[in-house]
Formats: sequence, structure tokens, C-alpha cells
Amino acid sequence: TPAITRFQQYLRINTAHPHPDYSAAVSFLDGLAKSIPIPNLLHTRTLYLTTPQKPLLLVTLPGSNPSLPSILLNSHLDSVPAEPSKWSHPPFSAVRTKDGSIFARGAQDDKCIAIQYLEAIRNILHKDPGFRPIRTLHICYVPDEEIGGLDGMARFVESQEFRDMNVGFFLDEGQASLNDEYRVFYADRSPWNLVIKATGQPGHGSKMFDNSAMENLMKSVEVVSRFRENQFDLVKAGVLANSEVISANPVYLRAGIPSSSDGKFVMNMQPSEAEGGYDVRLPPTVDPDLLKKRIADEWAPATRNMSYHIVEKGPLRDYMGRPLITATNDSNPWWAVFKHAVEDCGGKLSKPEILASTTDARYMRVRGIPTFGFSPMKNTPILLHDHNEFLKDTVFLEGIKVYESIIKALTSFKGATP
Ligand code: MET
Ligand SMILES: [Zn+2]
Ligand SMILES: [Zn+2]
Repeated sequence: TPAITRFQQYLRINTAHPHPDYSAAVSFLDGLAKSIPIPNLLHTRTLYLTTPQKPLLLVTLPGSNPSLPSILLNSHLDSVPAEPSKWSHPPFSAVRTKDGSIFARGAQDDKCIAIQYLEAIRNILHKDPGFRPIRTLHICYVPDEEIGGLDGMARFVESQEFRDMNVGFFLDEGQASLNDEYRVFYADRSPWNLVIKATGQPGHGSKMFDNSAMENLMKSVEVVSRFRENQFDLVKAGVLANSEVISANPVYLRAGIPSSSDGKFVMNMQPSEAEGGYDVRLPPTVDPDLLKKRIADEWAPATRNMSYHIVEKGPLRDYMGRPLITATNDSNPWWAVFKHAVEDCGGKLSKPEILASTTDARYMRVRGIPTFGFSPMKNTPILLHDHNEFLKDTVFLEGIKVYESIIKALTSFKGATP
């Protein structure tokens, strides 16, 4: 089918870091939007918020009542890198196997929704050429989500173009579901990049002494590991979900004196410095100050010649000081609209969850804009950032139907805006 072909074409554009081809992606999506046969209705704009290398594409279907807050659907243009030698099919080939699986980096995260949004609009207008949304519908295709969004969504929400859009509801990416129910996310965990550093007594590689940098770092690594284990035990015991505990995963360790440029180390020297990097994720409900105290007192105590540096990759509280959570009850009228839209097309939603990872949704929630994370992929293994990422054609096509229902419901919702 043409929708599958268009999905494959988009997947073949390599937008993986560190050299994402944003301009090819944007011109492809721009062309796709303009190919929807609705003359003079839909329009597109490309914004350059930082450099010409980082475009942001906006697709707009104007509503009949532009005074109502608009609906914004989001998909990031970029992907994480892939290691081709570890894939069963080349990661930018978008090969479709006999069983309908389409293999590509970005198939789940999140190029599927990029195309599904446009296919849904195409289908709605094909079935009802007179369709005109009440609220204005926008889609934004943003760069750099996978590297924190500072030159992407974080910049966009500061722009006059964004303010003029008067966004009332935001829909962002979610995650695949292993069963028959679609997953929906009302919050993300917030990422911290934590670097702990140890200094210590240097010396001959043969000597036994206290207070070496390596010894000091390794003690910390043990302490963090014990914390990690305790958090993980809560998950394994079923007390809390993965996304409801603090994760602290080591991502690099660095120490040693290089012998020259050959990447080997001098073996008979104990180094005076050593460091470790952690990907830390905090659920929206935890107190960040408590974790900071734990890091200062236990993970990197100055008494053991340790120091640390935290880079907070995004906010933890909104402009009112509240956790970045979108309500999934009657206090948020969009919840019922969204839920019924999924159910109306035969879909089922599982209990709303916190997302274990992090998306650009945080830049909307910090402004108090109701935001859900949703990618309609059911009965699908969760393969984001993994080797052999794929999505089945049938799942992709069913997702288009879901978005048809969601887009119609959201854009025609006249109710009170909180
Ligand atoms: C660190 S900002 C978020 C980047 C990416 N989506 C992640 O969850 O890791
Ligand atoms: Zn990702
Ligand atoms: Zn993503």
C-alpha cells in the first residue's frame, strides 16, 4: 500500500546522530503534506531556530474556530545511531520481510507516528472531502530530541511562532505495547547526567596504599550499585513500575594513564584521577534535593576525595512548582476525549503510565499544557534504541486508523479549556 511505501521512504532517510540529514527529512515530509489533495487548506512552514542545519517543520490544518486553543502533534526528526554490523538487515534499508516486519532505525522511535499523522489526515479528507476541523491542527517535526532538544523543542516553545499557535493540547510519542492494549503516558522521568570524579594518591603500580583515585571511585561505584539494586528490587517485586523508581545506570568509566596514542595504558602507574558517568532518571514525584543530598553524602563524599557534577537535562517542576504530570481524570477534559477516541475505533488503553525514558513532552508540561505520550503500537516488542528495531506493517496501518479517530475527536472538541 502507498502508506507503507511512504513509511519506508522516510525510514531510508538517515537522520541518526551524529550527522542527521534533517534537510532531506524535512523536504520529504513537506512534500508528503503538500501531496494531500486539499487545495488552499493545509500549509507548511519551515523554521530555522538555530542554524540552517536544524530545521523544524510545521504542518497546519486551520480550524473553523481559530479562537479555540489548537491541537499540536509532535514527532522528532532524529534517531539514535545504529551499528549496522549488528543488525540482520541494514538499519536504513527499511526492508519488509515476508511476515510484514519493516526493519529500520526509527521504525518505532519515532518515524512511524510522523507518517501516521499525515496518513490519518489524508484518509479523513479522502473519506470526507468537506471535513474541516473546528480547532486548528498542527504537526511539528522537530530536530535533536535524542540529544536533549535544546536546539529543537526547547527553542521552539520560546518562539513567537509557538506562542501564536495557542496550543491547548499536545500529543507526543509513546512506546510499544507487548499486549493488545495501547499504552499512554502522562509523565516522563527527568534525566540527570551525573559525573562522579575521584582524585587520590598516585604511585607505582606495584605499591599497596590507601586513598588511590581508583580505590575511591570503585567504592562509589559499589555504593551506587547497591542503590540501583534496591530500586530494581522494588521493580522485580512488583511494588513499583520501572518508570516509578530512580534509575542510575553507569554509562562510562574513565581512568588510567595512556601510554601513547595507541589506546593502551601504562600498566605500572596508579592514576591520580578517575571518573564515572551515570544516566540517572527521576520520576516526577521524587524530591530532587533528597537525591542530591545522597549523592553528596554517599556517592561522591568529599571526605573520600570525590566530587560530582550534575547536568539536569530538563525541568522537574512546572512554572507553578508542580511535578510535570498531566492529569488522567475528570479534572482534565482532554483525558476523556482522548480515551474515547481510542475506544471509538476499537482500541483499548492500558492504565496510564509514567514513561521510563524522556521526551520533548517535558517542554510542554512545564508550561502547563496537557500532554500525553502515545505511539499506537500493540503486540510489538519494545525495540527503541535497540538493534533490529522494526514495526509490522499491519500494526502501522492500524495506527493510522487510531489517529484518524483521535484527530477528529481532538479537533472537534468544543468543551471548556482548563
Ligand atoms: C536526555 S533527553 C532525552 C533523550 C532520549 N529521548 C532519552 O530518553 O534518552
Ligand atoms: Zn529515542
Ligand atoms: Zn523518541
